[in-house]
Formats: sequence, structure tokens, C-alpha cells
Amino acid sequence: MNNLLHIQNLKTSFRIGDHYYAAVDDVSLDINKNEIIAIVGESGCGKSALAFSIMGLHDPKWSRVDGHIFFKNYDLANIPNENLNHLRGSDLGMIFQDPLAALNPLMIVGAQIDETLLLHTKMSKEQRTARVIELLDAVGIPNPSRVYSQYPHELSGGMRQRIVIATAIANNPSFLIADEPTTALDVTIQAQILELLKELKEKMDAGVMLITHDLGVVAEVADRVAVMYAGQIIEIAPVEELFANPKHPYTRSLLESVPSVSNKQERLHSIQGIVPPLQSLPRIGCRFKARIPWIPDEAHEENPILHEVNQGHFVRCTCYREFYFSNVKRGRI
Ligand SMILES: Nc1ncnc2c1ncn2[C@@H]1O[C@H](COP(=O)(O)OP(=O)(O)OP(=O)(O)O)[C@@H](O)[C@H]1O
Repeated sequence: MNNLLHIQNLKTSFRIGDHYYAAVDDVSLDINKNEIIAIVGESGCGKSALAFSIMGLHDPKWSRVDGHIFFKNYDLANIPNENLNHLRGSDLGMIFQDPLAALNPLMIVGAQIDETLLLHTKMSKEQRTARVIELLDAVGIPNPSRVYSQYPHELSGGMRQRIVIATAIANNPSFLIADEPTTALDVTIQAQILELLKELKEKMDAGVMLITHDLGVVAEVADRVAVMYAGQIIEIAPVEELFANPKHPYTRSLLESVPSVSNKQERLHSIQGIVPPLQSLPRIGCRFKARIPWIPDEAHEENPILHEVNQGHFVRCTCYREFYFSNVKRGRI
């Protein structure tokens, strides 16, 4: 079977004052082996809240996770912390956005990677050192033996991100989350890191969840794309299908906002309004409705569900059938 992780009706809520508000609201999603699934959406749509729920990183004092996350023989949303601790760093890996925050500034990088091997394997010190060197080499670090003994501040941003990746993949995780792994890097390093992610999924048959704002990155590496808006998946499709045939008004607007060589004379499209804060997210009806006020009410569904419009291509709410850009009438598009 190809399925690796099965998320079912996941709801992640944060406590604000006396109430809980869902940042991830009834998300169901399958992630397969040997697949990179990109999660896209504006800031505040719930991408990181989803990733942190899978890794069990939310503070239970301030949050609540309901639903199921089936992975191997576990339900990650409902297992004791010690089991999750064991899985994190072995079968589950996470690459964080900011390599400086993820690394210990007082420890040489080799020792940091070694620590995860020490925690999760029975390797001897010699075996671990050899494995760390092998990992440094695998993530494209030149002169791994020298870099082993360097501190994070002695390395460039791209090198530090590679160290974070080497740590995340040290124990060959079968599922890896990469949260904006290339945001802080220049484009050449970005391309190398993306190449590395592709290699990982192929060589280790891993499933990768890639969280990004960058649709160029998505086009480059993803196999499937899930578009999130206001805590929900509003469209999901294989990558070529999503770019060729976007349906949901939000997805179309996101794609329309990307600069391209062919439309560089035109003003870039901007999506009207903002993602509302958690406390004021619309909870009934189409959550995107307020940002497309020119679309008639009747076009929206009362309880929007995901409709399969093509094989493996799902879109939420019937408004996609009636959608046009507000300036179409003025003849700009
Ligand atoms: N610990 C928290 N307590 C309260 N609200 C939170 C907490 N973490 C996130 N939120 C809120 O949950 C919503 C989703 O946040 P999240 O960080 O998942 O968005 P995101 O799509 O990952 O954004 P970005 O792309 O900026 O990382 C936002 O409204 C955010 O303010």
C-alpha cells in the first residue's frame, strides 16, 4: 500500500481568553510514500498549525488537537508523549524555517547530528561519527570532516540549513515535514536544497510535506498541492492539474498574483482583503466569500464540501463554477 499518513477530521484549536478557536478545521488528507505534497496559502491559513499537530508540538496548555493522524500503527493525535518522542527524530523528521533557531549555538554541528543518532540508535561512537560524516556529505557539505567540528555561526545560511536537514534525515525518517525550508536562502542554494528533498523522497521512499508561500518552489518539486484557506483545505490536486486548471477563486487569485515574464507590463493581481484573525474567521458558509463580494450569494454553498472535479482534483464550494475576477467587467483581464 502506498499510503503513509492519513489525517482524518483534524481540528487544532488555540485557547484565546476563555475560548478555543480552530486554526485547523476539519482537515482530512492522505500523504503517500515517495510523494511531496505542498501545502500553500497566505500567512495565517493554518499551514504551520497543521504541521505542528502532526509532530505533536503544540503546547497542550494552550491548544487542543481533535481527530486522527494515522501513521504506521499509531494515531499521532492520540498517543502518549513518550511514544511521540520516540517517533520524532526517528520515523518523523521536521526541517524548521529558521536554521539558526533550530541549532544550538554552543555545540559543534557534528555533535548536534550525533545526538539524534545517540538517542534513537544503538550505534557505537565510531559508527555514529562515520554516519554523521556520511550525512554531511549527502547534504552536499564540502569537507565534512572539517565542518563536523565547526559551530553554527561559522557557517553560511545555506550550510546551516543543510545541517538542519542532515539532522532531520539522520535516522531515515519515512515522513518529513519541511516548513519553508528555503525562505531564508538565495536562489542557487534554494535549488540545491529542493533537489535534495526530491532525492530524499525517491531514495528513502519518504513522504514529504512541504509548507511554502512560494508557488515557484511548488511547481519545481511537488507532486500534489493542497491549498489552505482559513484552516480548511479548499482545493487539492496533482501539481500539473492545479497549475493548468485551478478552480477555487482563492487558488486562482494566488496563481494570478505570481509575477511572470509574460505579464510583467501589467499590475500584479492582489487578493482583496486579508485572512481574518482566528477569533473572527467565518465558521459557516464559504470562508472566502467576504473577499469576493462581487460573486452572487447564490453561487456559494451553505455548507461547502469538497467536490471532485477531475481525478484526484477536489475543490470546496460551488462558487468556483461562477467565479470571475472583479475587473473582468472592466476589461483588464
Ligand atoms: N499558539 C497560538 N496561539 C494562538 N493562535 C495561534 C497560535 N499559533 C497560531 N495561531 C493562529 O492560528 C492561525 C494559523 O496560524 P499558522 O501559523 O498555522 O498559519 P500559517 O499558514 O502557517 O502562517 P505562516 O505562513 O505565516 O507561517 C493564525 O491566525 C495564527 O495567528
